[in-house]
Amino acid sequence: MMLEFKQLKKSYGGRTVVDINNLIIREGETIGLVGNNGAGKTTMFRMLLDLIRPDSGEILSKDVNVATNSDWKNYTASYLDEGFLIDYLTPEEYFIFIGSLHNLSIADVKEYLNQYDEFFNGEILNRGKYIRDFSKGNQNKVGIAAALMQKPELLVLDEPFANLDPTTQIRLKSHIKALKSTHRLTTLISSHDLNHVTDVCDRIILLEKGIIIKDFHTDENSLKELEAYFAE
Ligand SMILES: Nc1ncnc2c1ncn2[C@@H]1O[C@H](COP(=O)(O)OP(=O)(O)OP(=O)(O)O)[C@@H](O)[C@H]1O
Repeated sequence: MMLEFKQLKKSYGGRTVVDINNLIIREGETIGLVGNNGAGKTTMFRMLLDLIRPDSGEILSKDVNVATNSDWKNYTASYLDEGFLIDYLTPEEYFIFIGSLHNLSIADVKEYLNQYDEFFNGEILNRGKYIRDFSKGNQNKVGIAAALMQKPELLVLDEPFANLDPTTQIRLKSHIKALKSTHRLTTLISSHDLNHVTDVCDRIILLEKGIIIKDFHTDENSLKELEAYFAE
């Protein structure tokens, strides 16, 4: 299996924000993590990426604890927020820098970026602007394209649709679907957009106050069921 969350607990100020008894994610699954503000989605992702440590329990990535061994970094790509970018670089400089971490030459990076022409919609490359001066949506695009440069086996995206225009949301969904079928990419996406998440994900995990309330495979009724749940 790709991931296993075991007796994972995290509290802040005496309040439990993540409490996951046992969760298994298999290779090739596209998981949508949904839940109202403060449900614990980002905290869960931050523990998965070893940005924060759980109070107890562990997360195994390919059977190895992410907090004690960093092998997972070789096959895991993520974009949680602008903190993953380098503000004072242009997107080109940033892509070349990230490419160099994965042994890609400048030519390799340029070749890689060709496939993002449509996704970037002419707004990212050759603008002579620093990343800090881009809109949040365009910063998202830079972060997502950079994350995918390493041809990951596992992709973690925190609210990727939030600041994207509808055209780009649709392109991102097709891209994730394509990577799932060509590379068996495993993806975890948190989102407040029930429409997108039921469209792109084959499994939905619903968190409430850090606890998994529902965990199901998507079908034609999933969107209605989720909408009904959140309407209560
Ligand atoms: N560093 C921190 N210190 C104190 N409380 C924190 C910290 N990080 C998160 N929390 C709290 O933990 C809870 C879960 O937050 P988290 O960001 O994981 O939720 P989320 O599901 O991602 O929410 P959103 O949909 O609003 O992004 C919230 O109540 C939040 O205030």
